[in-house]
Amino acid sequence: MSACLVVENLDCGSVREVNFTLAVGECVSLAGASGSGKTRLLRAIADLDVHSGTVRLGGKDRQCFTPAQWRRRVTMVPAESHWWADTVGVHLNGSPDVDLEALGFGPEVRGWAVRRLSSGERQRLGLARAAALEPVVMLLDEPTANLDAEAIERVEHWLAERRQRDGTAILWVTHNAAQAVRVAQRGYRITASTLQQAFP
Ligand SMILES: Nc1ncnc2c1ncn2[C@@H]1O[C@H](COP(=O)(O)OP(=O)(O)OP(=O)(O)O)[C@@H](O)[C@H]1O
Repeated sequence: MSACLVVENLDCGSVREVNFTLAVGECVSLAGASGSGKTRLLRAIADLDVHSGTVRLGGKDRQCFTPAQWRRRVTMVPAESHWWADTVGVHLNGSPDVDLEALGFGPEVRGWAVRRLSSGERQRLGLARAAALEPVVMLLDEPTANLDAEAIERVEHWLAERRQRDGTAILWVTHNAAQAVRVAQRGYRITASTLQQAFP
């Protein structure tokens, strides 16, 4: 598999010397104790927080992109997403390609008011909104934390399809070791402020 995202010698917060690559269509999991720096690492890769080191996409340094171009390609889905417009459909970029049904929604969801969304609906629609940007890399911060078992299965399947069909690469933060092994080909853990490979 060809390298898609390359992270070299990245320092952010207390986490030091982060080095890893993500291949096209690959899913890598990220674990670590609460407060170990997982969210900050995702934010650094998405260029949302101050950091040092190098991040490249498809062989091009991040400096070759404007911040907006970068975040469109390397898209972070935070644990709690923010919504700027009142209606769900406005956030979906007019994209007919986002398979909302596979996430458990009917077409009427596009007309729903954002304020009525439950936390689990918000979380699934946050993924749909990110996917509508057609990113090269998705940085997912505990994307199934608010979901029941059936919805978790739907989301895992939906994301696996994006990897296989579109070659989207995924960095997936999860506290659930069984989920990490289920969804990812490789797993990392932040231990003592360093990134260590957990599996295979
Ligand atoms: N902007 C900031 N400035 C200084 N410290 C911060 C900042 N944002 C987060 N931190 C601290 O950095 C540490 C790592 O935070 P982070 O949110 O990355 O943890 P996490 O591993 O994602 O935790 P959790 O599993 O609880 O979500 C925490 O101690 C947090 O308080």
